[in-house]
Amino acid sequence: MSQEEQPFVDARGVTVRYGDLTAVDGAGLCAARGQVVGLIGPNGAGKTSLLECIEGIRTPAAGVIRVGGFDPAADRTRMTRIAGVQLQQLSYPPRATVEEMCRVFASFYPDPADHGVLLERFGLAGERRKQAVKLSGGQQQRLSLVLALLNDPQVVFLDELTNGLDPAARRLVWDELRRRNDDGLTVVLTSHHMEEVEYLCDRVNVLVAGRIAASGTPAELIRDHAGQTARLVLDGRGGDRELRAALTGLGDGVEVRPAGGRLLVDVRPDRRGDVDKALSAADCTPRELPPSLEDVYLNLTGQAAAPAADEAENAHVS
Ligand SMILES: Nc1ncnc2c1ncn2[C@@H]1O[C@H](COP(=O)(O)OP(=O)(O)OP(=O)(O)O)[C@@H](O)[C@H]1O
Repeated sequence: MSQEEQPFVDARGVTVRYGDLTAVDGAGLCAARGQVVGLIGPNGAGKTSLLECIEGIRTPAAGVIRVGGFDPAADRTRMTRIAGVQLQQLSYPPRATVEEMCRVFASFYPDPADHGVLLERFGLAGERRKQAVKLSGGQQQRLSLVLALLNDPQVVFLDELTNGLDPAARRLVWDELRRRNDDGLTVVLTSHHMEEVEYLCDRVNVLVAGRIAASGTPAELIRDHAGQTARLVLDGRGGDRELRAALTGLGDGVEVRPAGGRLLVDVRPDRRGDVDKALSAADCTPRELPPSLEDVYLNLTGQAAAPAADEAENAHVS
């Protein structure tokens, strides 16, 4: 394999143990230079543990990890130069202002980025004199991203990137990351927001109980793992008892849930004909939700789907 084809981030066979607990069990992930790669999985699946090994801040019990061609744990100086790390929880020192935090972090690097520009980009220009601890949760989260990008990194590791951000701030962060990614930034991120992962990631790895259950592009994962169940939304029929009873009466393979003013119906492929007949008899035209990464996640993790209608729809980014 030529140098060009080597993944920029390459982690294989990583195992992490905490006492008797094997949190990561021979897992890994690869990211080519300039790719956005996601790591998803249930709470406790081992995402942060794996990420910390790739960042070089945790030593795995087994595995081979290379970032930019070198071992991130062995060469901390080089790693600090090329990588930005946004921690899941970063506690700011009391009384330090946003400006001071940026200056302190910038002093770690020989050639830091202009923090004024970064604060502007992440909507924090007006907060420079505020104490970091007094920022809102979402603002603190954005500050942690600014700090992660201060060394103008080649690769950035983002753990639960947009937790606590309002929709506008989330869009801002997505757009900024995508812009930097177009300029060649490699991104490895964990997230519990499937629409975020589907929107941002070129490749996705699904970690279940410390092992990679599947990986691929979002489209490949949806094709191979979203399952065959059709998800129908019956707008304005939430209170239609007759229709609900007719659908529920179809039994096996048809799941009906009221959600606000709507009915949500999950239909196994072999029951579709019966459902269509019932809907047609009730003069009801369903809206079919396209299969999504959320379906992949639910299938691979074995977790039951019970989202409210709004969540179910929000899971599908147009
Ligand atoms: N420092 C630690 N000491 C002991 N056990 C730990 C430690 N860190 C994590 N664990 C355990 O290892 C497992 C994996 O944790 P990890 O934080 O890597 O999962 P995660 O997928 O990032 O979870 P979440 O989505 O909740 O952030 C969990 O069972 C957790 O309790």
